[in-house]
Amino acid sequence: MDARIGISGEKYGGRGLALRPESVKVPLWIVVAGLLGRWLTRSITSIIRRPGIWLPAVLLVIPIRATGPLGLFLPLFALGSTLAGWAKLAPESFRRVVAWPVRSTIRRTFVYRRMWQPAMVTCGLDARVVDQQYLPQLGPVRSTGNVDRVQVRMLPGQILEDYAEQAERLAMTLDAVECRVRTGQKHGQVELWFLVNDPLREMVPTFDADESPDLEALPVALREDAKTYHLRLRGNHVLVVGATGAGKGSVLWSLVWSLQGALRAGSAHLWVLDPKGGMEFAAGAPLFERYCYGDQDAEHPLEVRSYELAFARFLEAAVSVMRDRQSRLRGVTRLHEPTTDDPLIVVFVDELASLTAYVNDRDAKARIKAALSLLLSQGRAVGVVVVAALQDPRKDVLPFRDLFPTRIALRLTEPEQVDMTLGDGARRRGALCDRISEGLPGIGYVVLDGVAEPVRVRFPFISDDDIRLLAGPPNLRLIDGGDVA
Ligand SMILES: Nc1ncnc2c1ncn2[C@@H]1O[C@H](COP(=O)(O)OP(=O)(O)OP(=O)(O)O)[C@@H](O)[C@H]1O
Repeated sequence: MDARIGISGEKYGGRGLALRPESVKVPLWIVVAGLLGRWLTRSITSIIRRPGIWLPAVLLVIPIRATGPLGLFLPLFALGSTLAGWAKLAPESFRRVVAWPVRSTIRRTFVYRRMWQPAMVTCGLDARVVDQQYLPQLGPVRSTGNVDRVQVRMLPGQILEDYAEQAERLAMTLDAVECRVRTGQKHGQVELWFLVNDPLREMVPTFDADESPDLEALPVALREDAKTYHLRLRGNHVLVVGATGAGKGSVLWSLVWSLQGALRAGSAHLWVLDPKGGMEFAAGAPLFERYCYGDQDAEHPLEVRSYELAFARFLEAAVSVMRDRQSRLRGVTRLHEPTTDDPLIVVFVDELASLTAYVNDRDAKARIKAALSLLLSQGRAVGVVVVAALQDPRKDVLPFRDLFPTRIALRLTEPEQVDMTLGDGARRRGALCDRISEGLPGIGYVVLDGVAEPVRVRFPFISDDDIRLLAGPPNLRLIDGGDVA
């Protein structure tokens, strides 16, 4: 018999494909044994992966065989009650073991398998060799409530960018809100994330703040696949970019929120530079070790130079802590370990452009630039980290962009600003910051460690009441009659 061995992809109709020009002669019994072996392996893998589907099916078949269809009622009832009880008492494990695998199978069969050929053809992802049509091979589907993660084996000659360019069409054809294209688990594969329901449309509640938080994994936002996004603060600098009203404040405050245990314990100190006259951070002032908002010189109230110099002095003070630690830690450790005696210093800067582009005084500008460059290039290792927010990511406004290892891009006004913030190719890989609706502040894209494609997240909104609660009781003043004001 003349059988051709497939290497990748799927001929329309579901059989293996042959894209190799040469044929290999294989005896019939080897082909039959191979097919049987493949069927057996797939069945066993499926049983192991989806016990939630197979176990109940087996439990139902046994009584039918023993007593006929009437014997079904009792086990069905028992099964239904067990599943209902499980869902109520341990919803998390029920979702993982039963609901999501069932949903994955249903979605794979009735959505992706059914629509695969039209989707591939209309998006131009199929191939024609002579008069045969070949499709990328649809692999396993892993579905959660909001996202279907679809493994796809690409056709020879295809690359991830081919799929990324078609992401919008794929989402439209397969009836999803959005589609993101990610590197697959194996060579030659891509993973398509179809967002079916957007969990980020709802406001995100604040996360439980740990009394001794992990400074390398602070829970700060919800990812669109319903997982928590953890931000590394120790040994890092963070840049947050977003148009006005995009929710930069909520990113900065979410960070303060998850850091509160360390702030109370004294293992982290916040130094806050609020160049917009204290508009963003004043409510949290009791939490800060140092706070500078550019207050005016009492004798010369219109003199901008005085507060620009105050910004320079503030940053120089952080540089001096950094220098001091460098002398102490040289040859001892390569990464500072925060303690209450030697805390992590987190320098918050609310509008970075106020320090780089919009400063008038030449002397102040040069000093600010020198101090920022030093902090960003040498501060991480000795526990002086910078978290800065910015509205406009143009290169002339931010010469320091590449010194921030973590960058978060919220809503931006122009597509070009996405790559300026997150790095070249970020928008092509799915960070559509310019498409984020104005009605959804706090949504943005982050690049995770080791993952090439940006992930969409939403930060919780920390209200003024939350901030007051966080900062502790206000300074109460006794007035006549023993009341407080
Ligand atoms: N995470 C969020 N969830 C829901 N609503 C939010 C969120 N963040 C901000 N908002 C809403 O959007 C408004 C603007 O947010 P915010 O002041 O943080 O934006 P911003 O980017 O700092 O703007 P600006 O640069 O003008 O200061 C807030 O007053 C709040 O009503």
